[in-house]
Amino acid sequence: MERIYVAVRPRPLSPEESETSPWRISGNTISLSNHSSKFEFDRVFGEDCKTVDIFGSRTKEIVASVVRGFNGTVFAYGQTSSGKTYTMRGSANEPGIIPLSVHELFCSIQEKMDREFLLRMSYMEIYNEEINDLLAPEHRKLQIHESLEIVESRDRSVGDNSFNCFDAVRVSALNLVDLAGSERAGKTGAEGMRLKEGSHINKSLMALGTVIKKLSDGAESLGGHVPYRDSKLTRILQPALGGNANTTMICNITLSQVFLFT
Ligand SMILES: Nc1ncnc2c1ncn2[C@@H]1O[C@H](COP(=O)(O)OP(=O)(O)OP(=O)(O)O)[C@@H](O)[C@H]1O
Repeated sequence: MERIYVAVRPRPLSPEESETSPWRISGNTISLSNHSSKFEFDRVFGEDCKTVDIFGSRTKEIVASVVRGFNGTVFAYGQTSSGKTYTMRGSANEPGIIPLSVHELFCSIQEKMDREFLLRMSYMEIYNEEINDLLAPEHRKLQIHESLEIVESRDRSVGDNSFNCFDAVRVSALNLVDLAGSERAGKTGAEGMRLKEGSHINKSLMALGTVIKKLSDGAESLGGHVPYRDSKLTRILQPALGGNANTTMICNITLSQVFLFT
């Protein structure tokens, strides 16, 4: 499995938007119909695709690898109204990546009768570089503490050095992330709180982009510096981006003429 995988999901267009759209999809490539630009991704879905297809194309594997002890992260990235929440949260009719992943996680765990699992879940937002707990709204401005998890085989605690009966305990994390609309960062001419919000979103997305670029260039394995500390987002996600972790970026896009910026 490739460590970083980028899939594109275009939001369905209205018939009028479809008629004027300058973009064409062919295989895993999106290009302008005048051939001036062409972009290739690991996977480009059609606008009539279902979230379960997107889940099956890579996220399902990531969930399986998390159960085996490897960290994984799935992001939805894209401008406002491009379908990030539709993709990640979904609806009763079409469940999103988050409920599909949780369901898959529990199914995988149920199949592994020979192992014990402890699941912990948190649900948080990063707003203006402050971390707020969405399950306990009174817990605002959470601090990040870096800790070394020390885990031991249960065999050792009973004085038996054999690792045959029980595997060592493994700790892994699955992050499912709905990123803020990326365009708010730039074009809005916003003031006050909106300007502050926009600049923080910009900072986080820039930091995430730099970290992912460095990782995909192999900086970490070559001993180079990966600037995880540049934003709260990258600090929190550090264990699930670097090392042996697997990452999928689902880019939600709108192929409408009005969103063509040159
Ligand atoms: N693939 C899709 N099929 C049908 N409707 C969709 C699809 N993607 C998005 N929509 C609809 O488009 C609208 C905007 O989608 P959504 O709220 O998910 O965007 P968003 O990227 O999360 O926006 P924001 O950044 O503002 O939170 C919603 O009404 C949603 O139901």
